[in-house]
Amino acid sequence: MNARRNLVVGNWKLHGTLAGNHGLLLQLITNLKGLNAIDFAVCLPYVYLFQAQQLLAGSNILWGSQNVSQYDEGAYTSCISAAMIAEFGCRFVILAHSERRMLRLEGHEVTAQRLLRALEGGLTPIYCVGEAQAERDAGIAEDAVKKQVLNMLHSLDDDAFVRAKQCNMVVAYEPVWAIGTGQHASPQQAQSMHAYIRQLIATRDPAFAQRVRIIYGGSLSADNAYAMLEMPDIDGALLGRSALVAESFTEICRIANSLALEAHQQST
Ligand SMILES: O=C[C@H](O)COP(=O)(O)O
Repeated sequence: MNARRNLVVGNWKLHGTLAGNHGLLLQLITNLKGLNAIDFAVCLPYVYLFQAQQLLAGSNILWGSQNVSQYDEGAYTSCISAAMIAEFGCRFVILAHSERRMLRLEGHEVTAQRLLRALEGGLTPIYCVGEAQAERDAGIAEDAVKKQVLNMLHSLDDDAFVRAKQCNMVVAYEPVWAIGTGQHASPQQAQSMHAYIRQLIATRDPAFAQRVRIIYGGSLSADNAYAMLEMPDIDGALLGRSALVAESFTEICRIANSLALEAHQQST
């Protein structure tokens, strides 16, 4: 653990019903009350953002969307703009998730435009990077991640970079082979990649690199959360399946919160 304020985010992906969300969110509000050493958020399908706003406003749980359009307005059927998302009180937006990249729905250029729109709209991007299994097997995991991080950094001009720093943009390391497979990266593998991503960000801004939150996603569960989150460069988690069960999400948040309290005590 480290001095950065850790962040646990649930990415609900294509899950939810009005009734089910209601129960889950109320349970999370109760369970997470009083855990104040870290930040928590849920990123829901667009159609549930209003419900999240109604239920979560006033709680210590933030919320966000799972994507945003590269367009502000116009004849773009089905697109949702940053301004629309912001109207529902969202803090976060997940960008560049591998499930979007793999389905070939978004390449680098589109993602770069979405990143700019999110920042202009006052949202905090959670920008995902991560290598595929074949890239890890070929020993080029770092190269693959480097390309994605540098693409992200290059897509930010100076004004956008200032916005990214002001809103505390988040980076998520999600090895593609670990997502939804039950096979998480080892704490050492993840730590090493997080430290590497931090180094890459330092090439643009060493001070921001020290404070940017780099969170881990990929089969993180209550069973492996302690080992992952105690690593010095892992600043929280992006959860898929574990975010859909109140007990799992709560347990991971409790682990992160107590690690943060321990780190705070050690530093004082
Ligand atoms: O955005 C979340 C990740 O894709 C992780 O999903 P998972 O926890 O189900 O492996």
